[in-house]
Amino acid sequence: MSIGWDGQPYAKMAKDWGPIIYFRVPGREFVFLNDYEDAVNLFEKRGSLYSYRPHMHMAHELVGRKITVLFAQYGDRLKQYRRMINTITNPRAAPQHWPLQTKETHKLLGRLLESPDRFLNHLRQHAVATTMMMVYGYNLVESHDVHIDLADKMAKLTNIASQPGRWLVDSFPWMEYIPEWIPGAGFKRFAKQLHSELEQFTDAPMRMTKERIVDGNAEPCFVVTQLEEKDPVNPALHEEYVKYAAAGMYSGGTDSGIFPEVQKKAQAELDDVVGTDRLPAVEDMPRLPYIDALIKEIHRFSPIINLIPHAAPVDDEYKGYIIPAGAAVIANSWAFAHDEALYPAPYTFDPDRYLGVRGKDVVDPRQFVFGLGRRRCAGVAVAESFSFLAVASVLSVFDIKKATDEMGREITPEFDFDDALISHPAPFPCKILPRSPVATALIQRTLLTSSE
Ligand code: HEM
Repeated sequence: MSIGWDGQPYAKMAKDWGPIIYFRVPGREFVFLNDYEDAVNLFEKRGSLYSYRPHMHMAHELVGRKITVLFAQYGDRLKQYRRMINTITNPRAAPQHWPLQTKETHKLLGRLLESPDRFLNHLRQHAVATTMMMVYGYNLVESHDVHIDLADKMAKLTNIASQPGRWLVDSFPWMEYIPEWIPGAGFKRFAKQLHSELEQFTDAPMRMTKERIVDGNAEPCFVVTQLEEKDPVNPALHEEYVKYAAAGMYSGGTDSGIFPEVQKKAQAELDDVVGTDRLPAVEDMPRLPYIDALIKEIHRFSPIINLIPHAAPVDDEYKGYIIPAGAAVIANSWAFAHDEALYPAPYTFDPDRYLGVRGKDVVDPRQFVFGLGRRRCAGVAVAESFSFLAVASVLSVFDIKKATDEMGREITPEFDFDDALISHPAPFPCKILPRSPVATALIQRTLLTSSE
């Protein structure tokens, strides 16, 4: 049995069976939490317990992922990774990335103007370019840069290695010791291949930055600052820690609608607050409550990361149940995001639900779409300014419209996201048109000034 990454089926089951669902496959146990309050009670209130990852023999041991940030068990190594990452992502340090994020957003607008049909590629390139610069000081200029593929490949391989129920060796770890030539041991050769490809992914950008440091032409970035650290906590392992902390951000940061009424309201607010002779800046954020509500609703409507498992090292009693030690305990953010009790009419895209009197007690979906407790996303502050700039800037100068078919009829896209650890929208047609000649001129002028 293979367990999918999409939270929706478990949310449906919870309607019949109750909010806490337990599954067992030989050697592995899963507990799905479909109620936000249960997730807060376990992951936050009992955070010291639920900050581990369930042991996945294939991913952790055979593919060697146990020393990566995402898969590491809670302990000194993980704390050191998170401390390092925090030096550039904590809310006080995050503004240092605003100029980079702004510049990259302007480049995105230029690309959308030039080739609007390739918008999914442009969005992907935008995320990878911004993260590569922040972490490795690497300037990604081409749309076919090898690092874009590398990030995609990394995400795919990680999905394969960690998919629950896919690998018998996860249920029967002794299978690790069966010789490779025995029929049925193909998983061992496959694991070796995944191991070496994933290591390559982790090594390549780090090596590049180190070479630049030697050549004296490295750009300021996370890796350079960390390698210059005079007094590291653990000198023997310092470089290895930097390498994996950097790769953690690389994979975290690179993976991250068409509602005409919503667009109009957002554009009216932007025109009113920012005007039409400049592009939005991060400093405008507090004065743009509708854009903030729109971003919350985007996160809620289709959370991109649904089911990252936590685990506790000992049995735990909760609401009369025993949650077994080592079981994969999963906070189903899709279920919270579509819970009628938290968000009435959950299938309606409605940013106004967060505003005014109606929005007074509504849970901000960002409280759970970035995870809960001590393993909560390490890049929240960086992700927030990044998303704000992208949404506000694109809407200030472009209209996004439904594509039309050969008969001129509008095509309504299906909301189709792939079933992966981190979901991406499936390709869908749409038209991205400059809002006016003034908007086109504004993009071109901004690009000229920023390249001077
Ligand atoms: C919209 C953008 C993003 C979303 C929705 C998101 C969401 C998440 C989620 C749900 C987790 C798992 C939390 C858990 O285990 O409970 C996570 C982990 C993580 N994220 Fe993000 N993330 C985003 C952007 C970023 C960025 C920009 C960075 C880096 C600069 C980043 C770095 C990380 C790292 C390092 C982890 C692993 C933390 C750990 O296992 O201790 N993320 N993220």
